[in-house]
Amino acid sequence: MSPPTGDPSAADGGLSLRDIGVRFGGLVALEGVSLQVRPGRVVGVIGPNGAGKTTLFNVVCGFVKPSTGSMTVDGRPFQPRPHRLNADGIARTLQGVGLFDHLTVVENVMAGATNEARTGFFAGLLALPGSDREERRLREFAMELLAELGVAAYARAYPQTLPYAVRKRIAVARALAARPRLMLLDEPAGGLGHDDIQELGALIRGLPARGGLNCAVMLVEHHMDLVMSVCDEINVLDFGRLIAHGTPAEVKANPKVLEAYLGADVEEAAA
Ligand SMILES: Nc1ncnc2c1ncn2[C@@H]1O[C@H](COP(=O)(O)OP(=O)(O)OP(=O)(O)O)[C@@H](O)[C@H]1O
Repeated sequence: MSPPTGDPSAADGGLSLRDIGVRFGGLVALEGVSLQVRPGRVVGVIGPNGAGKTTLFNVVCGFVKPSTGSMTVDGRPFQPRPHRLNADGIARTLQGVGLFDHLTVVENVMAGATNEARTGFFAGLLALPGSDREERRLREFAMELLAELGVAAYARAYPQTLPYAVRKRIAVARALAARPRLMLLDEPAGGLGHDDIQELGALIRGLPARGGLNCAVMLVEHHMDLVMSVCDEINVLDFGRLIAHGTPAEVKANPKVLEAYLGADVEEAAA
């Protein structure tokens, strides 16, 4: 990432959120949330049900506009627009899978490439002259990503025909096609079994180092074992507020975190 300018909270670059607040009518979904996702780090966001994790993710993606606060990327003011995230060097995977069913696996990954590369791809779809070489290059790049994620064998298949865990990997490949400097993962372990979650963990751990991009990774996730094993640091939300931040060991030992989770368990048990 490029050197920071001006904003001291963004001294190490990456994504910086300051004092983010979101209201839905009278309901305070987030209040005063500040956190950083630095290059080369995997940063978790956890919290009991309704804590505000998805809302925070949606703020960073531009799906929800915060009522207070500001964001920077590499120290520069950042106002996310969902359709421009890739161009801003940001890629995301959403809850579920979200692949295009009418495109093959490799075409799905090609569609995740940046605007520049995609121009060639869509020109290719329209059979415009001079686009063949660029489309070949993009296809090779997509195949490399599929191979890296161990799913190259499915390149010509259509997503609906494939197991859920495979589709999840394809969704990650598509996100990586944008060559992101910031990767946002929303509950990537959802719907996966134990072995697939272990493999996903290794994959997430490797994201910052791959391709020399020094990518920053923000992971919103329910699955505690995964979060604890892959994150360099963790932010804990409860009722829309940040109640703890630290290494996995620090967060695990924090009484406020235990109380937030135990309180939730007790309420669930009572219900
Ligand atoms: N579009 C919306 N309109 C009104 N209230 C909303 C909306 N989206 C979220 N909320 C409320 O905001 C609060 C935070 O919700 P959010 O989905 O961000 O929590 P979460 O931590 O992701 O929860 P979960 O773990 O259950 O997915 C909840 O009380 C939720 O009911």
